[in-house]
Amino acid sequence: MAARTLRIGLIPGDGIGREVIPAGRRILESLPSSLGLKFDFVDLDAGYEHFKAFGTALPEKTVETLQKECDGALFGAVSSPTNKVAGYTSPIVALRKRLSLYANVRPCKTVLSPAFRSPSTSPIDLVIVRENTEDLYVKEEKTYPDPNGDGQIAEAIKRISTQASRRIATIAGEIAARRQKMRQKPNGEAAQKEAMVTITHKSNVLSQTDGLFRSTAREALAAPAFSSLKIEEQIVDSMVYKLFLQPQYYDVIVAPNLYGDLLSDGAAALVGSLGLVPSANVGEDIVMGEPCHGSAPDIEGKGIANPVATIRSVGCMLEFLNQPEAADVIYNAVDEGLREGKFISPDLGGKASTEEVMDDIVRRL
Ligand SMILES: NC(=O)C1=CN([C@@H]2O[C@H](COP(=O)(O)OP(=O)(O)OC[C@H]3O[C@@H](n4cnc5c(N)ncnc54)[C@H](O)[C@@H]3O)[C@@H](O)[C@H]2O)C=CC1
Ligand SMILES: O=C(O)CCCC(=O)C(=O)O
Repeated sequence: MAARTLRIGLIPGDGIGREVIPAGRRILESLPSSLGLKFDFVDLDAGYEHFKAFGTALPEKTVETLQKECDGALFGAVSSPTNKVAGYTSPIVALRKRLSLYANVRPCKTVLSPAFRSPSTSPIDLVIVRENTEDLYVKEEKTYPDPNGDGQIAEAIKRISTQASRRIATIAGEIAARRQKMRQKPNGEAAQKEAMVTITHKSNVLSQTDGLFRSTAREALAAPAFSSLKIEEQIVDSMVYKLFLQPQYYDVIVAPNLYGDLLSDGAAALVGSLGLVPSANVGEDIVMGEPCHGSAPDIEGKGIANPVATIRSVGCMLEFLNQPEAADVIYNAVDEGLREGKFISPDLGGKASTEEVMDDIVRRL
């Protein structure tokens, strides 16, 4: 059988993005040939450093190459400034919109290992499915003088549409149904964990925006295709409470953009480190793997960034490019490495460098 070649755009960005994306590439290059996959790579620019050097954080060439040439992509991280900088806008937020990457799928899973402790001692296995194109991330903000006194007023639009809410709820349902099937025991016994989608929102306060998200998601998940799933909903503040107390309860969580972002960093703490949690930005035309973490300026240049989130993001990218077997090879190699615990990075209490963790996983592929 002729090998299939997938073209992958590599966008390291800033900070530790430049340290972890090479690990992602190396994993793809090291996959067993029996999988029948080959990869070619195209290096692409984006980020705050690029903005400072050339005046643009997301060159058109990057967007066009991804649109016209690539099957998949890996994005590292960018160092967006926290103050307003004229002409700068976050390239990752822009890419998600420009490429219509409508879903950000963030699996969060514990690997129990004697080599490191995660705050939660019983296994967590949940997926946060985050709407990726709207909500407050439309970034329509304005500032104007306060007519009633000193100072200014700043406003931001929170936009929620039926179409995006339906699409994200549908993919959340599909993911939950797929996980249910995978958990089914061969003897037909029901799996222990209930297959479930939890819709999260704040429609007790934001009855129009989050209200639309909630009712649309409810309607989409009432489809016959999802009849074997339990569908429930939870207000986002109490969801944070329950997620921290009883994370094992959750299966698939579907959320508007900002809540999904916040919940996934919280879930990352529960499984041990942001350096462990991957994501796939999923669209119709391209899938972009991306670790959930940022550019981590506090550890940049030290060679100690945990590459696992990026390596698992390679798995997520392949999963949504319909290569589940290749994805499993990666997930299993990572889990085995963590379980054995010989090469554990400092964020998990170990001493291994980015390269040592990567080499250990490559050996296991
Ligand atoms: N998708 C993206 O490109 C994102 C970019 N950012 C940007 O990143 C910059 C820094 O943001 P922070 O709030 O500090 O968040 P961060 O995610 O970069 O770091 C938070 C903490 O987690 C640690 N950490 C993150 N990834 C790690 C890894 N792979 N291995 C070991 N430790 C890791 C960091 O050292 C830090 O202590 C900001 O400029 C922000 O705009 C933040 C989040 C996402
Ligand atoms: O810092 C940036 O440029 C964007 C950070 C993006 C992010 O945190 C998210 O996934 O919502």
